[in-house]
This record gives sequence, structure tokens and C-alpha cells, in this order.
Amino acid sequence: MAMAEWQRLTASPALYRCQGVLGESEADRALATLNAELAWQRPALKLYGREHPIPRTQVWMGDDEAHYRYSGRDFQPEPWHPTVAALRNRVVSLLEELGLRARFNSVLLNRYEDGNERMGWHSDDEPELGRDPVIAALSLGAERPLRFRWKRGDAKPFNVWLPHDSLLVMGPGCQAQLQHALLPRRIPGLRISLTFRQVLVPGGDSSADDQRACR
Ligand SMILES: O=C(O)CCC(=O)C(=O)O
Ligand SMILES: [Fe+2]
Repeated sequence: MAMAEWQRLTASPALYRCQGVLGESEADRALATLNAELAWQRPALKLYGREHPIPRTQVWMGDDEAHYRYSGRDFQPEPWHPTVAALRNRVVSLLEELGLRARFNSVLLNRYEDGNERMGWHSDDEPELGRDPVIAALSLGAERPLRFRWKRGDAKPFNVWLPHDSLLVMGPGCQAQLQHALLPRRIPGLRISLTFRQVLVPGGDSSADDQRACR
């Protein structure tokens, strides 16, 4: 098993990075497998009445009932790919080292062909993620910075570099206080990120209570 190394990046809110999540060779294998075997899609999202194909490709994966809505569309999850399920289990046990008892019933996989592909400014604060979600993002492939900016106040924006085989944990407060973006950069090479989430299922079990137990 890889030797995982944790770093706390901000005092508040809780933002952590861990390097050496899987170990080099397993991380290389995971990148190649996901790149080759997933049905990567480029949906068009409506913005001010016009359809724009997203500047990356993606797969939404998870338990059957973990639907996800954004930009007025309902994404039905694909069933867990065995590699992705194994990665989720590794991430969950790593989080336990931090004292975070997180559960993830879904994951958004993002594929960036090269530095031109990107994701714009947002917070992952959709109502179905509940209040104060814990989101864990595993990075594979080309190292790129995730840029953060504060919603209030004049504190400076900052970059978090995400190397191959690293995990970023956005804990309580991150989505409420910060936005993040993967901006275009002159960086060659493929990058795939897996952002694990717990989607609240209407009438489902008490995942909201679980999340609260993490604070
Ligand atoms: O690719 C990344 O590291 C960021 C992805 C992200 O912000 C998201 O999936 O919500
Ligand atoms: Fe995000």
C-alpha cells in the first residue's frame, strides 16, 4: 500500500491534500483503465438560452438512486465500474485517517484532454448534496492547479496544485465560503479527476446525519 502523506492547506475552512494515494503504478493503471473503458460524454448545458458543449468530458457514476441535477438536467448515474468502486473504497479508508467518516454514493468523473479543457468557477452546493458536504477529489494524470477564490472579503485567491495520485478533500465550509475552478493552462497531457460525493436520496436513509457527524 502507498504511503499517504497529508497536508492541511487552510486553517478554515477544512481543506486538505494527500499525496501518494495509490502508489505510482496503481495510479498509472487506474488512469489508463478509466481513460479506455468509460463512456466519456460531452453534454451541452444551457447558458442564457444557448446550448454550450462542456469544455471537458465527464461520466456520472453511482448508486441507482443517486440522481444529480444541474443546469436543469437530470443525470442518471452509470453503475459503478469496478476500478472506480475500488478507488472509492481507498478514498473512504484514507479519510478515516483524518477522522472524517464520509460516505460516497456517487462520483463525477471529469476528463481533461489537455490544458485547454477546463471547468469554470463554481461551488458544489447543490441542494441534493446537503448542508456542508464533504467532497473528495482524486487526481490522475497531468498535474494542474485548482484555483480557489473567496465568496466574501478580500483575501487573495490561491492555487492548489494537484499532482498525479493526489487527493483533495474539501471539508465542511469549503463550498459555502469558496468557489473553485480548473482554469485553462498551457499544460500538456491528459488529466482525469474523480470527485466523490454523497447525494441525498429523498426518503432515503439518514445520510445527512452522517455528514453532520463528520464536523
Ligand atoms: O477536476 C477537478 O479537479 C475539479 C472538478 C470539480 O470541481 C468538480 O467535479 O466539481
Ligand atoms: Fe467542484
